Amino acid sequence: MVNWNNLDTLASFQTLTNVKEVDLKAAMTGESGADRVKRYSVPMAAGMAFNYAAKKVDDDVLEALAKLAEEAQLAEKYKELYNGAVINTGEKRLVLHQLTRGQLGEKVVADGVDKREFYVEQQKKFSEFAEKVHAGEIVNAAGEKFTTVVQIGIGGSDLGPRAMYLALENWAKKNDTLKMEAKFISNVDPDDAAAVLNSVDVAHSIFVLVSKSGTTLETLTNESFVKDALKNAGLDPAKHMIAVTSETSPLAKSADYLAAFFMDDYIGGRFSSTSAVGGAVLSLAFGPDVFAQFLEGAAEEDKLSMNENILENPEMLDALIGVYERNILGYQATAVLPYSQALSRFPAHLQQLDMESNGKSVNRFGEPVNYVTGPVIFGEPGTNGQHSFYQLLHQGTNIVPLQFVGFKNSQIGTDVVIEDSTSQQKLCANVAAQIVAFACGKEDENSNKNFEGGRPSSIIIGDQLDPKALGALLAHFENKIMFQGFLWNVNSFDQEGVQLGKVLAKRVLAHDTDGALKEYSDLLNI
Ligand SMILES: O=P(O)(O)OC[C@H]1O[C@](O)(CO)[C@@H](O)[C@@H]1O
Repeated sequence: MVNWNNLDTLASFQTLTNVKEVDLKAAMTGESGADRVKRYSVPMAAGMAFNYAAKKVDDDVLEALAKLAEEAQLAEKYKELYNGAVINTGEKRLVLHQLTRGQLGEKVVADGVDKREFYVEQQKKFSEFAEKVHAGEIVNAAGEKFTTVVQIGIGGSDLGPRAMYLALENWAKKNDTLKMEAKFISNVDPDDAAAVLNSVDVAHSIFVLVSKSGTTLETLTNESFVKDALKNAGLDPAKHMIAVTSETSPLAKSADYLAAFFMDDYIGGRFSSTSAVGGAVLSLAFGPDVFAQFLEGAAEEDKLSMNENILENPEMLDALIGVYERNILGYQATAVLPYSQALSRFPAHLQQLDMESNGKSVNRFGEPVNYVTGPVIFGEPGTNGQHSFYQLLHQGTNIVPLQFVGFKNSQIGTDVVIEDSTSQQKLCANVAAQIVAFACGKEDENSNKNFEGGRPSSIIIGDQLDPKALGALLAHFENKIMFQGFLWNVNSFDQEGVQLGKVLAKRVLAHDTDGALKEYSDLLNI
């Protein structure tokens, strides 16, 4: 029996407020720092590790966090979720994205269907479809092979799949498994669709229309945009488009597509990268085997998330430290800083994943909470970010906890030695330097050049960003966010906050406006 209580009603949370704050600068200096780097590390799937040496924790804080995890019943709540409880209370839905990559607990039957079987069946369907496209069994009207796949979708139907594609594109080229180039159209800005269409050969392109609801204005508009372009090129859109949607959406009933693959209402858009939403495009681009390795990495990480011991559960630990930083140390934001160019869109995906999930002011029963919830998430790959916003991170008035990600090896392997080091070594040297610079700072008589230090970070370190590592990385953040939602007692799986803007935009387009809305409409010439 789990109890859903607000964070501030938990005795262990009150205890945590009284635990002495760690002097990070002192802790990370000299031998003590070296010892922490060795000790404060949790193994992850795919040979990666979550290292939290540079966080403001010590054994006392960790003990208090372990008690919080226990009292908040984090492991039990995760169990409830993967065994099919109605965790998404707002929409009265189960939350089943982990089932797309493995069976963690009991069989989940919903609407008379074994849900694991349903997801596996869809995987088989889009894998077979991708193989037929690659083999030239499914071809265009002229009997020629398709060479490009273009995904049309927005939010969760774009950000995750796009970030995952970009993360593996060069790895796939290097490993000779890039089957089709992928492009993405998301914005309703006509320049997005037009630019992508100008950059592809439409006659040899398959378009994957992705919308869970089948009602998203941007996506339906871009579908028409693409259909128009296909017709103008003398092509039959029905021979170039596939759909990924939920079985209950209006798109599911349409015969306008070459094929349709399904997810369901139990997978939130932002958690859908491992469902058909990511699966169709990634299998077309890289082949089903690569997608299977990606799922394997996620499944292994999901299993680690089951661990009741926070020191063996990287997601639970990361979540607890994040809540400690947010609710006790008072930090407002978190920066995601992958030292990997391949992860260039990963921070954008995490913005949606985290902020759409935990940007809530009421608990799962609709009652206002008396504490802060999800932080502002932003980020850029290093080292680029260092030459952009790190000034504020090092010397600004806000302390922003940092989430670094780094790999020992590059994906392509082409490198150059300049002044005795390779570019990969320079990249890794920079992330090591930044962690210590943020934690330890540097004293200077000139206050303008003084670094206070005491700025916390963690790092996930892997050998190389390959499909398995990527799956594990994705699952890490999905599960971290889930655990934080449990701690804050919010429903992380709905997103009512996106509705109002959509309603008002419809009114503007229908010229049903007054007051400020009318003035802005006039200013923008609508
Ligand atoms: O896949 P759909 O239903 O088109 O939704 C796209 C995105 O729009 C949102 O509903 C937000 O407006 C996201 O939660 C979702 O990922």
